[in-house]
Amino acid sequence: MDPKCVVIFSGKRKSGKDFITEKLVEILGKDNATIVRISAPIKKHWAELHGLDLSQLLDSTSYKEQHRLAMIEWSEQERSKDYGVFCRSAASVAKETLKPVWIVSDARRKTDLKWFRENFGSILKTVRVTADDDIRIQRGWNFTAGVDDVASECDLDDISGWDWTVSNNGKTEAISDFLQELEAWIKQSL
Ligand SMILES: Nc1ncnc2c1ncn2[C@@H]1O[C@H](COP(=O)(O)OP(=O)(O)OP(=O)(O)O)[C@@H](O)[C@H]1O
Repeated sequence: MDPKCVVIFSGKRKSGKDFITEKLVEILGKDNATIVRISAPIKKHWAELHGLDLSQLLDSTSYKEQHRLAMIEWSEQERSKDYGVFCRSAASVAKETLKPVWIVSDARRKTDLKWFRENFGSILKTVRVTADDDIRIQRGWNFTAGVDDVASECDLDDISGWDWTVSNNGKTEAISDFLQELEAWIKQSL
């Protein structure tokens, strides 16, 4: 089933994308909304290729960090052949869920935005999550060369015109205003 609305999130590591998108699903209800992860097909393929535990690659453990660099390099090669390869794959899994609201939690590339705009542009909103570096450090981030200074982390830094930009430094009030606005937009599109 095609979605009725799609909200695509981006933000640096430990800015709080998972935290906010999971909150949003809680608010909307699991029957209505699904989280779409563009990185899921990358991790699935990587796990199969190397005999790794997929569930550990999907969550926020240090295991994921151990494999992040190699996955970035491999996915880069695949994306250069077909920029929509992972978006298309993630969207086809989302279609199977039959949920009307898709919350894409991990846009990292201009081509991710391009693919979702081309396919769902009339029902799409975009969100950039930001957090100060000291807050990200408190949440477990440490600068890693080859990860934090490459396109997968920086490609969307110079994009403006997000429908919402959310400062997620732990001030729950700022997030709750944003969540209410987004919830209102989602409900009117259902
Ligand atoms: N507003 C918040 N209040 C409390 N805790 C938060 C908030 N935002 C994020 N966190 C916590 O900070 C940590 C990192 O957040 P999260 O995993 O959502 O970041 P992320 O942007 O998805 O990171 P990554 O790109 O590395 O997956 C988590 O433990 C999360 O629970």
